Amino acid sequence: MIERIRNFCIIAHIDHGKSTLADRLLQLTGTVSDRDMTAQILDSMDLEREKGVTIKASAVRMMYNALDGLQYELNLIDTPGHVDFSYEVSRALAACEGALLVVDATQGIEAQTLANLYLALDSNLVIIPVINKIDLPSARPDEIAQDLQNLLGFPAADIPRISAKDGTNVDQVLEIIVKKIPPPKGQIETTTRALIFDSHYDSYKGVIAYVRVSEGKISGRDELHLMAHKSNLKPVEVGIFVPTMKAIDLLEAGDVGYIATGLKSVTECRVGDTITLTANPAEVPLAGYRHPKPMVFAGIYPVEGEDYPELKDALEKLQLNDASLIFEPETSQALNFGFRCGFLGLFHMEIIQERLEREYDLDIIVTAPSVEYEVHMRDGQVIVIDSPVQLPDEGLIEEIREPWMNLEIFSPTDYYGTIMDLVTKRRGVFKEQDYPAPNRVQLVFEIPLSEIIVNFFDELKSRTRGYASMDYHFADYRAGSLVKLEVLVNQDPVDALASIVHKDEAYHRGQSLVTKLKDLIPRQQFDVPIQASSSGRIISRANIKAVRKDVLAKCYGGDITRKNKLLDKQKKGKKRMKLIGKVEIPQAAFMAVLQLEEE
Ligand SMILES: Nc1nc2c(ncn2[C@@H]2O[C@H](COP(=O)(O)OP(=O)(O)OP(=O)(O)O)[C@@H](O)[C@H]2O)c(=O)[nH]1
Repeated sequence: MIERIRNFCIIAHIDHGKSTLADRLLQLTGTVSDRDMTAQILDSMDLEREKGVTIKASAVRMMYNALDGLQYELNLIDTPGHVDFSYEVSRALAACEGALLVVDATQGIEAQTLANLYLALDSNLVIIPVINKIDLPSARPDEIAQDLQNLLGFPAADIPRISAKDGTNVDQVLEIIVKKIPPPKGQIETTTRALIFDSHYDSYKGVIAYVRVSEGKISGRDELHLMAHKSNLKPVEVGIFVPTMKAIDLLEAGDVGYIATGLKSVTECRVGDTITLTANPAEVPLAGYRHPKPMVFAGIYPVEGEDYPELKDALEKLQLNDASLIFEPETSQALNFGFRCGFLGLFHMEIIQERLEREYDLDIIVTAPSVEYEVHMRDGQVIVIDSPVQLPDEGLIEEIREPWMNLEIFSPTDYYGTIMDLVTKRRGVFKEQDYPAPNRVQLVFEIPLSEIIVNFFDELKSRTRGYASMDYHFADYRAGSLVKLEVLVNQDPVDALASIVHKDEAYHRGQSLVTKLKDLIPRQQFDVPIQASSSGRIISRANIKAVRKDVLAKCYGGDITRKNKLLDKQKKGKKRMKLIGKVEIPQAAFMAVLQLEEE
């Protein structure tokens, strides 16, 4: 019965306790037994390891017996926690009528509390603030309730104060969900439209699309049509998450469930697409479909060349579940064979890098990240590049445009000065400020994306002792005085070290690269000049003096085995050398340069 359905999600700043609260709700409603709580988590991890894919349960149906004596169906929809996934968050929100806004009682309102709140308000959701972690001695629930009242106009006294960890007052939250969140609207006897708000890949049933049926109904026997992708599919089954997948006959308007599509890749069945029936298709899709667009690009190379097939395999597996990760083969003279990868943003890039290292146990080297540039040529052509190597000759270029972002930083007021300094040093432009809570300031800037993709977040955290948080969104492309900075070793340009930088920074960056390389490249049999060049001018140079190295000189005696051993060792070392022109450079040198902090 549609009147007793409640579709809701939990939104929060990272670490404020979203997952812990979800676990408690599952437990309180008896969806997962106390004993299964831990067992279930272990199971899915084992599965994950076996199949190399992530098993997500990002929509769960719970049956709740409310104090009014009636039983309600509560559908909890999970939202991704990182700012780079705000489009995915907005789709998950579009599948709900209400949202629990969880705020950590020791931390208070943070950048992503606000960012997610604004997204939820955009989707016209009923917001239920919840203050979590009241069991901690440093909790300040009254203060934070007051902040939330100021922000939302919600009476502070009515905000539940809970501990998701030990379960205190979580029952109040269930009652508020039933009372405050409206049931879904939507006709059953009409043409069918269902929103895909998430998906995952299952090796038996293909891509599992998580759907919210807005109108009409879907059975496992219907042929379905994906409106944005313009393709048809015959589902393997339809069902609900309880929390594991359970096949049912029919999903109806208001329901949240899944469609096992049999498709081989999430790219064929994208978040935000609308599903309708092939036999009786809807005319207009549900609002808001957007193709995720990568914003940050970097080369990923295996440290050991022989790991290339494993790296390829790992990227393919990650892509099964992540339609926004793109990659294609790339070669670099310094790093050999690897992949050019595109990410939604800096956090997405970090997540992928971490997963490759942790889950797939790969040693990788990631080249300096780049953004996408629009290059307007003198002949009127516009080309889009995401790597400095692709930049055409300067004489042919009219102007280069780069992506700018709206950046919001949320912090205790004490750090106002140091944040201003950090942002303006990176070409950021101050726009406005607000004080949504006492002693907390929200600063709004515009800043080139290229300035925040390397070390910006870490620097912000260290300058504010971890207290500041940030959120950013694409604003537009703007022309900038951008130049290509190249590094030449013995007159040969080294592709992996090239970058596109602002004119004013070229000198400083060039000099620091040359200095680092001078220390890292071993002496050769001849003098090796190292130069940084920009706009056809050498802006920095250093020389590595020649040396005549005789490895056998140390072996004064005639011990032939010792001599052979040394020669062997030298041969092995050479394997890891890269030849740039005539110069042999240990790969480790490149890695060191790429991994060194900027500044
Ligand atoms: N003391 C205490 N700790 C809590 C409570 N709720 C959550 N935590 C802890 O806070 C940390 C973050 O909790 P999660 O539930 O993983 O937070 P999350 O918001 O889901 O985090 P992300 O998944 O990173 O977005 C964990 O170490 C939890 O054990 C609580 O009520 N009291």
